[in-house]
Amino acid sequence: MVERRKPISVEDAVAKVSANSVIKQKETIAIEEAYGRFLAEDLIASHDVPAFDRSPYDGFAIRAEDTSRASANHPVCLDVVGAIGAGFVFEEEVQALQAVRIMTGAPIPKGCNAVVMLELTKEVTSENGQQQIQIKRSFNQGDNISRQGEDTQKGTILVEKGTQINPGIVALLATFGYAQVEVAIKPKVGVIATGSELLNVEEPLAPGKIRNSNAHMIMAQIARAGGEAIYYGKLNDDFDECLVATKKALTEVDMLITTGGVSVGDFDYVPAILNELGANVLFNKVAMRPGSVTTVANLGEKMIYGLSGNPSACYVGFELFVRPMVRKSLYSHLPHLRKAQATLGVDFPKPNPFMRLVRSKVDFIDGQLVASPSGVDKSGIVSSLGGADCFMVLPGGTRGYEKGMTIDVLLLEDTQGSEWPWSNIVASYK
Ligand SMILES: Nc1nc2c(c(=O)[nH]1)N[C@H]1C(S)=C(S)[C@@H](COP(=O)(O)OP(=O)(O)OC[C@H]3O[C@@H](n4cnc5c(N)ncnc54)[C@H](O)[C@@H]3O)O[C@H]1N2
Ligand code: MOO
Ligand SMILES: [Mg+2]
Repeated sequence: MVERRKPISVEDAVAKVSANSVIKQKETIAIEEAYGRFLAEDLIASHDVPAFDRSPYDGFAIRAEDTSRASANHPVCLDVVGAIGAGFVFEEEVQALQAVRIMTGAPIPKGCNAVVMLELTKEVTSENGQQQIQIKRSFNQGDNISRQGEDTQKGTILVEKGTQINPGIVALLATFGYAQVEVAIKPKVGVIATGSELLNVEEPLAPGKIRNSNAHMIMAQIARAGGEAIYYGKLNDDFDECLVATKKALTEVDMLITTGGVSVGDFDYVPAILNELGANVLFNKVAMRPGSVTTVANLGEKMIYGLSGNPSACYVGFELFVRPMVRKSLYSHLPHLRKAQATLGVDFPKPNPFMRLVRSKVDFIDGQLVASPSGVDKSGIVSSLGGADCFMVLPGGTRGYEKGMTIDVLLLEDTQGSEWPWSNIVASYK
């Protein structure tokens, strides 16, 4: 008698997975290695920026009060008593009717309180050989000065821990002197592909055989999520072989993914292996297409994911159930895929009682996000994955969907993430 499995909703399945804790650990790395990693500490401004009042222009630092009567007909004449470029300090205090030639980024000399751009001055030499400038309008105190702290004040939390480090965050790390950065250690995620039909990538096709694409796909998904993939190879559909490899992997990784062998077929050994290991199965059927056979268990602190062998089902299972746990161990508060509303770009007539996660591509058309399938929507299909940058989320129902309907999409290439995208999924309306 074939086992009858009871499907649970996608929302409940993700919730059951998310209720598990993950191990979070940090390490210190050089700033040069920081891009793409996840901050393990808040990034705090260690000083004001700018750290001193500075000139935003090439010009002359002046005392605004000296220009109060300046006009086109009666320009004011100031003595130029020095010149500084960025990186240098004018040490003396500037006196009445004096100016200092100053370049962008240089600190405002003591006594000065405004800057006049070079273009608004006329340089002259007085009869006694003194360099002077003429100014034809008045200036106010503070004109053209970048104030200390106007960018950021000391102590401000600039980036929260758990954020993926982008080039702008690298700039902040450098600005505040973080030559070393505290980042989350990448969780080690083991990958085992099961299937006697599987060939290595470099092997030629043979009758009944296919190349193992899932393992490579998942390793790339692990890297995209921020984890470290550890590959344990492809195994035959053999209970003992798979059990030994699974036990070994579990001593070495933080979480383990298997692909294939998770359904009810004669050679689908993953359920029996989970049983033999004494793992606690959270669910073995999800009301979704593809990936309905996705099985998730925990054993002590470790998650074990039995993802489907069908490539599209495997891909979706990873993004829904593995990615959030990888992100959680990277200190993320937003571990799930980010949700957005889009317009359905084509008719999608196939009804299904289960929620569909359709591999799709988003586009901007007339200022609107429009999503269309990136290929054929079957779980054994691999070709639709290459063009996919989102999943359309089509709730289960008896009717199909029409072009122009408003739908939810989950974005695959977004770096921000989402807290909990599963409430209030739009029941697609027009
Ligand atoms: N009687 C039933 N049969 C099936 C059911 C069911 O409920 N009752 N569910 C179907 C669904 S839905 C799916 S999804 C698949 C899941 O199968 P498994 O997870 O057990 O995977 P396999 O049987 O090992 O393989 C399925 C398919 O995928 C190919 N495959 C496997 N590994 C890889 C890999 N590493 N790279 C690329 N392709 C892979 C494999 O050759 C098969 O074609 O079960 C349905 N059946
Ligand atoms: O789990 Mo299967 O992928 O629903 O087709
Ligand atoms: Mg099977």
